[in-house]
Amino acid sequence: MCGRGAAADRGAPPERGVRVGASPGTVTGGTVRAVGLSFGYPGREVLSGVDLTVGEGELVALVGLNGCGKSTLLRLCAGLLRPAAGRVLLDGDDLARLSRRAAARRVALLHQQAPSVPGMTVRQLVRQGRYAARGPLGMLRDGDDAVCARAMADVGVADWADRPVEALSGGERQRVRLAMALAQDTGVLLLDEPTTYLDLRHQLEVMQTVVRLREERGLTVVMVLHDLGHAARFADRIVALRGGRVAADGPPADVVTPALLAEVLEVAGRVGRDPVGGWPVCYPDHPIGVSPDLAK
Ligand SMILES: Nc1ncnc2c1ncn2[C@@H]1O[C@H](COP(=O)(O)OP(=O)(O)OP(=O)(O)O)[C@@H](O)[C@H]1O
Repeated sequence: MCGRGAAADRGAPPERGVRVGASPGTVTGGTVRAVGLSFGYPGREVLSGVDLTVGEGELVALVGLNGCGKSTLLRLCAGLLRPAAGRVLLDGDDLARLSRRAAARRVALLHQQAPSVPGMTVRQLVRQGRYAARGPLGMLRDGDDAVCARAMADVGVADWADRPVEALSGGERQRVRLAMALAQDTGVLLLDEPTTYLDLRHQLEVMQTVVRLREERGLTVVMVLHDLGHAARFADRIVALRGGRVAADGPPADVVTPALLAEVLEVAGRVGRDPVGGWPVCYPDHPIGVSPDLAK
């Protein structure tokens, strides 16, 4: 099921997880391993001894209640936060030993919110994704424009290239931010709620794009999703966080159960199977602790 990438079929062997020295657009996925990861903000412990392994070309969905630490875990895996204990390994290399730029050549993070300067166009914002690949004087290199154009085309925003980002709707901006992350051209993509703000059509388009990129380029993807339906349908594995720890980790068919709904997501509900695709489908009934009558 894990795509190993058409890049491998196009001639030159792709450089795993890192683009340095490789032509833009030839990168393929890498592995991510969190070992005994703990982290807290001042006065608040968030993650405690989290172990997570994501194999090359795997698509993992991260689920859990608001505030359980999903974004924090992605930020740790991108090297934007330093763990209090434990390590993150990218293809076996300790992230703590990599510079921010070196890490950004291997891992791209789609933030829940990305900054945009007033007046900045879509093309200019997407080009920001190339910052880690720039030359010594901060100049874009040959091929960078092509990578940006491909990233915009991948998520269907190429027609907006000259529009100011601030003039876009929330959903349109979300897709532009995804293009910016793709423009980083890394083997590992960390996507924090990539379908937020999107209508159903565009949610499905983004999910299918991610699956396609995984299949075609062998990208490794970890995505935070609140929509358990998307997680169950599209992910190879679902990892559920609860109380700062991994509460469940496995294929959707094993993980998506009434017990997961109750114990991790605090919802009473039932789980069936999609009659066509066979993936698990949730039927949430009511929040745990709230009378079913009040929840109607
Ligand atoms: N910069 C910060 N300073 C202090 N506390 C923070 C900071 N960022 C996050 N937190 C707290 O850390 C906890 C975990 O936050 P995080 O954003 O990782 O949760 P999450 O699982 O991604 O939540 P959501 O589903 O709401 O996006 C929350 O309680 C949050 O309030």
